[in-house]
Amino acid sequence: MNLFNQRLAEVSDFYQNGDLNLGFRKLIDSALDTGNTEILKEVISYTDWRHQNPDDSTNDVAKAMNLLEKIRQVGPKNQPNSNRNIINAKNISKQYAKGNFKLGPLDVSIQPSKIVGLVGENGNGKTTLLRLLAGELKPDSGNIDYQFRENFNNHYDLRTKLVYIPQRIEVLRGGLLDNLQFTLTNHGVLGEDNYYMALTALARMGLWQYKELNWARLSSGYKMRFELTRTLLRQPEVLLLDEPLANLDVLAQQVILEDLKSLSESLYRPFGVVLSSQQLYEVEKISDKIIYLEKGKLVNDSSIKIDEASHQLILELESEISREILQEKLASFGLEKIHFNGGNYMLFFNPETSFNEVLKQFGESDIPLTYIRDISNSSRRFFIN
Ligand SMILES: Nc1ncnc2c1ncn2[C@@H]1O[C@H](COP(=O)(O)OP(=O)(O)OP(=O)(O)O)[C@@H](O)[C@H]1O
Repeated sequence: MNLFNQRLAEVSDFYQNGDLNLGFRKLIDSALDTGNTEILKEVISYTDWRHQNPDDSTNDVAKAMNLLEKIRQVGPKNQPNSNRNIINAKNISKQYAKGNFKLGPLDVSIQPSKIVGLVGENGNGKTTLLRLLAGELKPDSGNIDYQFRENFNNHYDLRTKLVYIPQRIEVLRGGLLDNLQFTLTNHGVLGEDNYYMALTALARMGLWQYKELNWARLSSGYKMRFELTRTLLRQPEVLLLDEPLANLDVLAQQVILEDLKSLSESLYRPFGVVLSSQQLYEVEKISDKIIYLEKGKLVNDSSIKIDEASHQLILELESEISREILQEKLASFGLEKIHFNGGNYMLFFNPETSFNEVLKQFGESDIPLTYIRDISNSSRRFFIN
């Protein structure tokens, strides 16, 4: 089964299993992969119906299945080659005129459909790196090569293909739908395509009910969501996001990350993402690669690959039990070191110990646990204090 049909089958499963809202978002992603305005019109009328009939799940599923079949018949618009570096930065470094801070030298590469998480404590160079990749700052040394689908001719082109959303977003006037239509017009999307594209974007990003609302009345979390929506209409090849999760509640963080993952994997217009965040676990879950910066350098020479096995078992846990008892109960399980930061313990074991063995011992010794996590492969292990 090809990827397009595989995704349609997933959407169908979500609907059949009652995950209607997730199914709805993924259905729109598949509709967008067709690049077909007639399909978008159907999406709009289905969205409208859904909002007027929020409790009619039986007909919701039936309508979705009907639309899925039409999407399947139209098929994906094209499947571009995803095996290239859109950005390839080699040996780049940057120092500001004032102060001692120096970023790099370091290498970074970004591919379509891939997410790079940029983590590190405040002031360690995340924003500087994003601004270098965005072409806002010039590196003191090294090279940044861009390889877009089409060649770019000037700085404006570059800024269209490479969108940088800073921590403080631009203030907009007017309503949401009007703003999106304006963005699309600026990018040459006119007539009914413009209208249906703008509406589909609002439906996809969960902003349908606010389409006539004035931007100023959105909450700060929704403003970030809307900024992302507006950005996506510019059909970027790379999105560079500085702390996009900062004003969002936990649930909204998960939704936006899941959206980024799914949208970046578009068959028609895949894009790469670099996002900086303090939300380690959430970001690691969706990232293909993590860059951990400390004092402007990559830690442990590492672009940490998420799937790379670490040699040592490291656990983070919260328990009311004392360090001494933990030590005693786990001594025979290769416990090498305990670190306590006032809230959580971090336990470092030798490479032979498995998580399941330790969990079993916790159970058998009746050790009270409110939280435990295996962080052997997480950059959390570098944030010791
Ligand atoms: N224009 C500037 N001139 C001088 N120093 C700067 C300038 N911009 C940033 N810095 C310094 O460079 C260092 C790295 O800053 P940067 O904003 O890249 O870090 P960050 O990891 O994004 O931090 P945060 O999460 O707090 O934004 C800091 O010490 C900061 O004070």
